[in-house]
Amino acid sequence: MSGKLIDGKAFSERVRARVADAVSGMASAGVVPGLAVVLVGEDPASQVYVRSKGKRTVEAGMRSFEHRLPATASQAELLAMVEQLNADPQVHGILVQLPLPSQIDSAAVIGAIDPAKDVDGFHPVNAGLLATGQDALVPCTPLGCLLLLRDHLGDLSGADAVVIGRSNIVGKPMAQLLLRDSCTVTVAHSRTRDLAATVRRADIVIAAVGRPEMVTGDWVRPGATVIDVGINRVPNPAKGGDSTRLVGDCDFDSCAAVAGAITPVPGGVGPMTIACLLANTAVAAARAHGLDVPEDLTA
Ligand SMILES: NC(=O)C1=CN([C@@H]2O[C@H](COP(=O)(O)OP(=O)(O)OC[C@H]3O[C@@H](n4cnc5c(N)ncnc54)[C@H](OP(=O)(O)O)[C@@H]3O)[C@@H](O)[C@H]2O)C=CC1
Ligand SMILES: Nc1nc(=O)c2c([nH]1)NC[C@@H]1CN(c3ccc(C(=O)N[C@@H](CCC(=O)O)C(=O)O)cc3)C=[N+]21
Repeated sequence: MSGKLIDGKAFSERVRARVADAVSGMASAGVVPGLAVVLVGEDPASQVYVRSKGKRTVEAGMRSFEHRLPATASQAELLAMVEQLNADPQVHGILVQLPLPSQIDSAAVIGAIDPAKDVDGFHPVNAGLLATGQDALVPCTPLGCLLLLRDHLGDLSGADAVVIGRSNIVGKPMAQLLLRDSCTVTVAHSRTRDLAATVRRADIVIAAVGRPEMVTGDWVRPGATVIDVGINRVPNPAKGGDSTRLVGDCDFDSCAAVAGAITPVPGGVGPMTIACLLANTAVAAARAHGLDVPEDLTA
């Protein structure tokens, strides 16, 4: 591999250490940040993910609350739970795990979360604040990508950035953050006419597509920085049976051969997402109690 590996796991440990520091500083004011995670249904991948969030939350000195509803839960039941968490003074951050079962309107649920507790940064108020350059709770995955980019490249201003994907949770907020850091931003999606040629212009490529190993090395401009957001579980015939492995949206080997630097999957953006979730929870708790918000926890 010619490209340098961007170690998201190592960087996320540093972010979590900063969060733990901030949390211990808040203890003297009698504040213990609390994060509530709501899981509807029994998707095994989501369960693993929710458990690891809970563990990291406690490690950082915060309170973790887990709430489970059956896959058959109604929208009214979930909204009632959100209302209860909005009103709970021990809860500073609320995360409702997505995707939700089809009988539930996710926009209605996200819109019911108190924006001050919306540590996912998905509420329209937080999206609007980000888009207008104001203080906001910023979505964790794009924030994690931004921190990795700044750590690797320093000042991003003037860089040509191509974001592949335009979801509300990754692509769009990622584009906003890159724009705020003065990149020239292109947002590509399934209707983009010549995706390979578009990506080839980029100094920075963010792949958030959900298609295993779609971006190949021949799409990447030599020396570009590649951030692979994709988390795709695919069969692993090498191991046989029903075994699976995780791959990103980039074909790692061919991209790494051309890129200046690249994030691996696993061990890249995923761990940063969790670290940023903890950072957002500490920030939300500090704001809720009128404490100084540690500067090293916001972007
Ligand atoms: N590491 C982490 O912490 C996280 C990882 N993820 C992962 O990131 C990936 C993206 O997630 P998310 O944004 O939620 O996904 P969505 O499915 O919501 O969005 C995917 C986007 O990719 C675009 N797209 C799909 N196919 C193509 C194609 N062939 N060519 C170009 N664009 C295409 C879609 O375009 P269109 O809008 O036109 O349909 C859409 O904008 C997934 O692998 C997910 O698992 C997600 C969240 C956190
Ligand atoms: N409301 C909400 N907010 C989210 O932020 C959210 C969500 N719903 N739904 C699902 C996606 C996905 N997501 C991941 C976060 C971390 C890893 C992660 O830590 N991955 C490890 C590997 C984990 C493994 O081995 O399975 C890694 O990449 O190294 C993965 C995926 C957050 N999401």
